[in-house]
Amino acid sequence: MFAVENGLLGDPRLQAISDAIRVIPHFPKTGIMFQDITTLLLDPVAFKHVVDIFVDRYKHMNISLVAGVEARGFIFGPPIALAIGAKFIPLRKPGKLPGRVISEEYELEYGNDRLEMSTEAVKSHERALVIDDLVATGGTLSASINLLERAGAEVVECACVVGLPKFKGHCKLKGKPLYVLVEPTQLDEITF
Ligand SMILES: O=P(O)(O)OC[C@H]1O[C@H](OP(=O)(O)OP(=O)(O)O)[C@H](O)[C@@H]1O
Ligand SMILES: Nc1ncnc2[nH]cnc12
Repeated sequence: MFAVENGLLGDPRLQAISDAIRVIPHFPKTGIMFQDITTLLLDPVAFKHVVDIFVDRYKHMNISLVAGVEARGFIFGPPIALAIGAKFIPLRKPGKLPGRVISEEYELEYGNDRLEMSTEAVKSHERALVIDDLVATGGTLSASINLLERAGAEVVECACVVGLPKFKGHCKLKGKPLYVLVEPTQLDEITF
């Protein structure tokens, strides 16, 4: 794990979080170093560190809406939303949400996809936080910001457990702040 500029330099919780994330080479495609957060979920201490750090950061920021990106943002978003007293809104892959939805297409490290959001979920001028497990190219977060802004929300920040700095995802976020807990070591970022 590299030091990330997140105000937590020297915090031992970051090492515990980093140690709990498994790296799988060549998944789901050759050349991808897959950051597997399912092993973090097996470690309740490290999992709780993640939730605690985000809750401490966001509890006094007057956030009324936490949006989580399918699928792995559904794991971290709800406990954070509950703890800070905000509603949780799922941003879903195409065709999963009933009722009126808006959608945004985006590019990924390994393909294209689309995200959808219920229009009735958001009130105008709500202060929103976007949560996902990982940011790579920033395509997913960028689509999430667009959905929320189209519905009238103000996106305060995007937060992810893992950042892959080589993809420069923060550049796609329309100037919105990106808060990341850990970044992989150089060894973990070697592609084959
Ligand atoms: O910054 P980006 O390049 O947009 O990539 C990040 C996204 O990729 C992964 O999800 P994926 O699309 O693989 O979907 P999944 O969670 O359903 O597996 C990850 O959970 C993020 O949502
Ligand atoms: N390297 C990676 N590991 C896990 N999830 C990802 N999503 C995009 N790139 C990823």
